[in-house]
Amino acid sequence: MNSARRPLIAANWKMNGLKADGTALAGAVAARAKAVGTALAGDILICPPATLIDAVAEALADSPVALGGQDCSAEPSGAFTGDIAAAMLRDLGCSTVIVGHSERRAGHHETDAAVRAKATAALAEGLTAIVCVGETATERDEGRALDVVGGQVLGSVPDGATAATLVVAYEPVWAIGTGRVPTLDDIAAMHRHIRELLAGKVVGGVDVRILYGGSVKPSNAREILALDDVDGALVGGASLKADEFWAIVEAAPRR
Ligand SMILES: O=C(CO)COP(=O)(O)O
Repeated sequence: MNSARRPLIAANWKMNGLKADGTALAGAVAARAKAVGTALAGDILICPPATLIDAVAEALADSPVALGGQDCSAEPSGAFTGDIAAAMLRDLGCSTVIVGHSERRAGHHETDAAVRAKATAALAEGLTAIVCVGETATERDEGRALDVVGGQVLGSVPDGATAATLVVAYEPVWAIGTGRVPTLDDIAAMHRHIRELLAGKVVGGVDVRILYGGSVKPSNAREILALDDVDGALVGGASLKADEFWAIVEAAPRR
């Protein structure tokens, strides 16, 4: 296993949390990470809602836990009411931003081209982009999952990305928040497919970290994270409880 692919366990809090509970949750994760220190098997990232980034940054100070946004604009600045520029995230201490989450692709009509533009804007500001891809239940039932996700990867990943600046998250839409997960064989096959595509698309693509997301919890994390081409997890619901999130962090193998 290549050491460039150090496991990454990322929390996507989505639209959850007010100042008091958000800072308490971040503080609890930071305290555990500090206690383990350099013995941590992987990297840890928290992506709170934009309103909490500043407060969470304070709670994570002096800890090894990194901070990220959940979305950014493709534009650098200007008349885009309600949007947040990549530079603004960086200004608050973010190292990373999630782009193209299926909830934004579906709810905000984000196309592959729009996602690629956002990822490009993130890279231009020195942020790492976590580009999300994933098929719907219908697409999987019709036997099109590999093709659909492959198309999203090729359409959403900027050409200028590298293994240092890009992470891809495979999140089957039907597994998000449902308690359903693909079989280990299906996860392995999809991650292998994504890695092959990345190898042909970006510099050092074979070393890009590919996360699995969708109903990851303490009870299934260890077997998913043990798969060869799975380099970490993007965790929604279970990331809102410090104990559960930490159990997933501890399930990451040392590579
Ligand atoms: O969408 C997800 C992370 O981005 C996954 O959400 P759940 O872990 O709640 O299924």
